Amino acid sequence: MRIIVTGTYEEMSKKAATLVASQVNLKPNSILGLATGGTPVGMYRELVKMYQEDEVDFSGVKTFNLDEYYPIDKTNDQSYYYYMKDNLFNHVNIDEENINIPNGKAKDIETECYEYDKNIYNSGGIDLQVLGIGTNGHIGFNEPDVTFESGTHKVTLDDETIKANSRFFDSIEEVPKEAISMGMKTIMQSKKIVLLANGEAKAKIIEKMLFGEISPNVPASILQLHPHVIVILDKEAAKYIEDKVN
Ligand SMILES: N[C@@H]1[C@@H](O)[C@H](O)[C@@H](COP(=O)(O)O)O[C@@H]1O
Repeated sequence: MRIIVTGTYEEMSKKAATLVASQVNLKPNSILGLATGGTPVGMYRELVKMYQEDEVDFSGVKTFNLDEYYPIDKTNDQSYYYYMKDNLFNHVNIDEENINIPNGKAKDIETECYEYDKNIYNSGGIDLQVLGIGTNGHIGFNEPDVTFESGTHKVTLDDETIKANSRFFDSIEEVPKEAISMGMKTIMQSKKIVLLANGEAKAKIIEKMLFGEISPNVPASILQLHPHVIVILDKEAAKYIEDKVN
């Protein structure tokens, strides 16, 4: 695992964007796994800038997002579909047909999840998966007490997650209680993973994830076993580990 500690959120975002752009430049038909949340907003901003400056071309890229609330309509401005359009897809030359996000309105969830994983597999697998991390150690929406063997599935959100994500909604009551998320198995099958975290609120969980026991209670800790993970942090998120990585 490579751990990169940067000085600021902007620096973290630039490093992450450069990594994604390099992946696409080296393999124009890359399969990217994408994340939402507050953390990667700066990375998407940088990628849009790079696209505008002709430094990266998304025309051959295929994307699979980690998760989507359930139930939610894609037109809802809190959906991850809306977020991705707003932060990245509306501003770069990605083909709409190559965008994949779990359907927050799927009637047959089991089929939706099965087809999602099958689609990833049939595309050749995810070349580079971008991840954020919840303060409870979740990745995607795989909450603590996770089953490491799971593929894409419906999850019930933890109270902590609902509370954390309520900052994006008008009230906590509006936060959906469920979601469709890539499973831990789906994520671990990605060829490369880049995990981003910034801010002091993530410092404790970053220490646990990197140096704690590998446990279903800290879903992200399984990444210690993945052969190709890059963790990019800002100074605050690296607060408890700086002496261990320098
Ligand atoms: N499902 C998402 C995750 O993919 C994200 O990484 C995490 C952290 O969010 P943030 O970056 O806003 O702290 O929580 C969300 O609920």
